[in-house]
Amino acid sequence: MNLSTVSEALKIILNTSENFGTEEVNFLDSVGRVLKEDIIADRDFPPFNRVSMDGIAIAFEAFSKGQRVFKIEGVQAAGSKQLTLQNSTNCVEAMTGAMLPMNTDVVIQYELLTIENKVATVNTDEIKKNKNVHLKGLDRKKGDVLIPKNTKISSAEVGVFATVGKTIVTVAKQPKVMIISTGNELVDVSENPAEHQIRRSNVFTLVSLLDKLKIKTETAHIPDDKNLLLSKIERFLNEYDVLLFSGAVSKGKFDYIPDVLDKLGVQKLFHRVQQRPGKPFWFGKKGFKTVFAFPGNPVSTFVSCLKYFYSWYYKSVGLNFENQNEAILNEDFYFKPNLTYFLQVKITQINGNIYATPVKGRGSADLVNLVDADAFLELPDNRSNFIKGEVFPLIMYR
Ligand SMILES: Nc1nc2c(c(=O)[nH]1)N[C@H]1C(S)=C(S)[C@@H](COP(=O)(O)OP(=O)(O)OC[C@H]3O[C@@H](n4cnc5c(N)ncnc54)[C@H](O)[C@@H]3O)O[C@H]1N2
Ligand code: MOO
Ligand SMILES: [Mg+2]
Repeated sequence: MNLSTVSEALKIILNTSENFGTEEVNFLDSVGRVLKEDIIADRDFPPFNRVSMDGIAIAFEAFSKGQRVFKIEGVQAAGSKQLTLQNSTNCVEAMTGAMLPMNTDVVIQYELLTIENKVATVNTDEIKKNKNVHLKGLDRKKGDVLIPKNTKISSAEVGVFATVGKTIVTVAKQPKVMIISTGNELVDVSENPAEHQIRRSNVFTLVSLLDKLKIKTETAHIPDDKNLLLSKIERFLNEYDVLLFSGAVSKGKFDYIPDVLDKLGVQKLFHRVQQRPGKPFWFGKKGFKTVFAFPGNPVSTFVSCLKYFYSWYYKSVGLNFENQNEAILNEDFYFKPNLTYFLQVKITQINGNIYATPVKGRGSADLVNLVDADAFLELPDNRSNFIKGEVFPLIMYR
């Protein structure tokens, strides 16, 4: 049998990534999307010498000559225009966030002062020039790139968009994705299954996995009927960039998907991967259209989407995903077949290390077991004994 290894399969998939272009979105709708423009500082950060403690602003020279008593000339509030210290032996009260008054170069906080009758007495000798002043341009200079393009946007980036007045940002456009389940045993979630039926669950797992990437999806269900499959999938191939299938790719009498896709002119790039779960995985292309046909067992669909679709998507939108997570195996583990094994694990973090403890399940149909685990540890093929303390790639889903 012609099996691709996990790394061969991944390489083929990454080679077929697509560019879906860019679009503009409101900055508040941008979290989770991939930025496609550099965000530039429109002014220095901070934009003026910013007072960073509430107190008095003085000329350091007066202090250095031994002066400790300062007459208060006025109050510099945050949001007020810059005041000027008129007499270099006086002071101006100055608040956090205010402009440092002209002719002053240090702020002494209220905790170190006694103030009486508009006169401040400094109760310390430990003052240095520029203390409590956040100097103009110290953080970033006007024109600096604050956020480079191809960054995944989080709340941290939203704050920076706001501070530079970027209310509309350019992000990577998302692919149009259709998620399709097949199988006569499957009924809708709202239905009561008969004894021989189950509710379709994989499509919704996939919907939510893509939702985490901020990809909106549509779903469809097609019974095990070749003609129906042919006509519906033909339409989906025309309308969508990506089709994600779950089921009907193995050896069964009703596993029609590979044959139907072939008849519709989708070129098979591989079928079957040297892995568990997910061995019957089928992948192909028709022009710019990309087809992932995941095996129907729920854990197979789940891990294959994380490992392969996510990687393909990251590459397509220009995200760097090479800084992959790793974890330390927390128990000896034995797995005989010569297959990459995606081991379900529970994660604990101790002193900055990530430990992965195997969670025993009943194989790839045991979807409830996914709830007990947090991640998959990717154990390589070609060996069977995995020793406590060894480090392996980790695919997190929490
Ligand atoms: N003779 C062989 N039989 C099987 C092999 C094999 O190599 N030789 N591989 C096994 C492996 S591994 C897997 S994984 C499954 C893959 O099956 P298919 O991709 O053909 O999927 P189905 O037959 O349609 O379904 C399998 C299983 O999954 C359930 N399923 C399917 N879709 C959904 C859904 N949307 N929600 C919930 N559950 C779903 C389905 O009811 C079946 O129980 O094949 C093995 N057999
Ligand atoms: O991929 Mo199958 O899920 O190994 O059981
Ligand atoms: Mg089957």
